[in-house]
Amino acid sequence: MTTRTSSHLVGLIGTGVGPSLTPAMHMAEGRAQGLDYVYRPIDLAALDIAPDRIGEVLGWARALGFDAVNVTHPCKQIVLRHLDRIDPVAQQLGAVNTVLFTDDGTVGHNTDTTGFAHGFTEGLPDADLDTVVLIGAGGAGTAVADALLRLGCRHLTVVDLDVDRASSLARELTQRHPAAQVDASSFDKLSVLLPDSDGVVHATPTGMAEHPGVAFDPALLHPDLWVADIVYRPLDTEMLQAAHAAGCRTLDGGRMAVHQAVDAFALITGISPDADRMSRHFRQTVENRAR
Ligand SMILES: NC(=O)c1ccc[n+]([C@@H]2O[C@H](COP(=O)([O-])OP(=O)(O)OC[C@H]3O[C@@H](n4cnc5c(N)ncnc54)[C@H](O)[C@@H]3O)[C@@H](O)[C@H]2O)c1
Ligand SMILES: O=C(O)[C@]1(O)C[C@@H](O)[C@@H](O)[C@H](O)C1
Repeated sequence: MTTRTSSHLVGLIGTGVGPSLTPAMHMAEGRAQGLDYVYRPIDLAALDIAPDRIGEVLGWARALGFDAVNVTHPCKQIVLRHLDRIDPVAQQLGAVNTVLFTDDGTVGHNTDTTGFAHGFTEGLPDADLDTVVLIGAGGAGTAVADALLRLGCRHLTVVDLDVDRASSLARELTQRHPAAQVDASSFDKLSVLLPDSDGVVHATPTGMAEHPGVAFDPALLHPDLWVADIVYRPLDTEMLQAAHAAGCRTLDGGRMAVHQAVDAFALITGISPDADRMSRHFRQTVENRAR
């Protein structure tokens, strides 16, 4: 990879992005790399700009000298139609969270899905992926599902309170990954599914500080199951505590949060960042904010 410029102006566009930990994580790594790196949240709600004006916002960002932006809720899908080129992984997923402003136009990538994959292989190396249950079929769950299937998951079952949503994601995943078996199921089937699964990934908001609890009965956890959470505020969710107590190998949501930033930083600067340093920065910030 080659560095595109030595100074970088980056933004995070979405609603409610003020408290995001991603800008500080990028800037700390930029400083550590000796770069002149500025990353600012651009909160569409605070600016009273409707999310469907994302195309205009991208045009303004480019004209104002931004080199790249992360794009987040609720613009990850609608941004696609405003881009000149889209990386094949993001195109397949139908969602973009990183836009580079290049001399050849705007280019979209998805580092949520690559970030989950990198965090997963780093945090749960050699985890068996034959039979996996995904709980939560929203935007983040979709990025996780594609990552698991790219990593070689052979049988994925998607569970969501909204059964139609789970079924429609399972259908889309089957089209995108025809070699795998993907189906949808309901919460009441978890007592049958989890005893025979290799792993479970939780991707609903349950367990966040503002939505405490565990999305399913933790008595279903068993030591042969690896357990991944993508919730990262807090990092040690009630589900992960129950998984530790049950003897499971676990992966916390910080891995995905850090690696989406690691992958975006690499795309933006052309420099491979120090993932461990970014992880330490992220975890320290999460701890400080919890105090
Ligand atoms: N680690 C990371 O980098 C990262 C990135 C994005 C999101 N997240 C986490 O993932 C969570 C989900 O984000 P999203 O963007 O997919 O949200 P979303 O609103 O798009 O989807 C959430 C899904 O969970 C389902 N759901 C809600 N409560 C449920 C419950 N109790 N049981 C089962 N299903 C339930 C909803 O029906 C919905 O389909 C966030 O709240 C956040 O904690 C983490
Ligand atoms: O940390 C955040 O606030 C993010 O918005 C989380 C997720 O949506 C990522 O795709 C963004 O790059 C950053």
